[in-house]
Amino acid sequence: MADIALQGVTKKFGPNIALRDLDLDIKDGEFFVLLGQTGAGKTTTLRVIAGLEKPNSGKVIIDGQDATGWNAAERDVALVLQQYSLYPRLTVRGNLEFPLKSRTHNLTTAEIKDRVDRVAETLQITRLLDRKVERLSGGEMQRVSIGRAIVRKPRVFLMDEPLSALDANLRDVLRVELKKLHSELGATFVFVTHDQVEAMSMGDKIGVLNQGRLVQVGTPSEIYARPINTFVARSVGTPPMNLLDGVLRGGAALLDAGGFTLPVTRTHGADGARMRFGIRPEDVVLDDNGPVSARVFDIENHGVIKILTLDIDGTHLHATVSAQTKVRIDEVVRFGWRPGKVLSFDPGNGRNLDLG
Ligand SMILES: Nc1ncnc2c1ncn2[C@@H]1O[C@H](COP(=O)(O)OP(=O)(O)OP(=O)(O)O)[C@@H](O)[C@H]1O
Repeated sequence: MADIALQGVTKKFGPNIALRDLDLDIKDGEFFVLLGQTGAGKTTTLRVIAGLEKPNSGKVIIDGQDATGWNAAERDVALVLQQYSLYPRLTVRGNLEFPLKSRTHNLTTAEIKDRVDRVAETLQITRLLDRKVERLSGGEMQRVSIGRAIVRKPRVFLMDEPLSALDANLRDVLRVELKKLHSELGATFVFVTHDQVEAMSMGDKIGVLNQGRLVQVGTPSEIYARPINTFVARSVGTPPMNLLDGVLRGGAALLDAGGFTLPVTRTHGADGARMRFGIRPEDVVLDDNGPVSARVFDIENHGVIKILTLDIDGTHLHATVSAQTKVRIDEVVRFGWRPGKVLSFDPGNGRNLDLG
């Protein structure tokens, strides 16, 4: 078990700056998710923590000790990758035993068998123990990879998109199991993903990375309700938050699109200030007496909900409504929004003005 901190870490690959002055604090036992698009620097961050990449500047602190100069083995971390790094010709048992056979562990044959049996039980792969790995399905292989990481009881688990090669159903199952495993082991997990649903559903904390910079760290509900800027606001939530440009006028939002005026409760800014108003699709409310009229451009059925795309003079926004809502394409509807849920952003730098 371990706390991990990165202090001012910069990592360059030639002219490419993968990480820029990154500060990160991960608490002992936390399930920490790094969320970012491709090229954001997620894998590099994991590799720096693992000791597989040396930062150009900055420090890696593990359990309060400066670990920047330690090699990977000294850091005692386990890495689980998207591509299973297993020995295909060995059995599952052979793969699970492998990391325990090094001299550093100094375990007897009976102790090794006991550890492997326990891990297999935890991951429900006991029936697979004598099978060759090359005969397993993708989901089974990923369980074995996770087992291989757990079996040697590392201080930290680093997971690089471990579920992204699996089909959707299996991903859902393993997501729940990984969370359960985390609470059983009580170990520190650092989990990398570009999938915001995975991040929101699994993380105790989420760190949002963009172009090698850590933009915001918070609990899933903080990231969702109090995003620091429009980038973070649109990184979580499906469909993403609507952003509508307008002017703050007499404590209300005067939208550029259609010239409609809607109420807002919390805003920072002088009368007449230009703003980008943010509203989540579930906070757009269809209402025959609502202040805005729009044309229904598209309807997506998602079982219990429908996602509408509404068109106001060429500006599109999404609204999430119940499946019972009766609407037709091209119909003109009226809507309002929940005023307390409207965020206001600086239209220049995207900063959330409600956070002060
Ligand atoms: N070994 C390397 N040599 C050169 N450039 C690299 C190397 N590793 C990473 N980079 C660059 O550093 C940046 C961050 O890469 P990284 O793999 O950390 O991103 P990522 O967020 O994990 O992306 P993905 O989701 O696509 O895996 C990218 O611009 C990438 O091209």
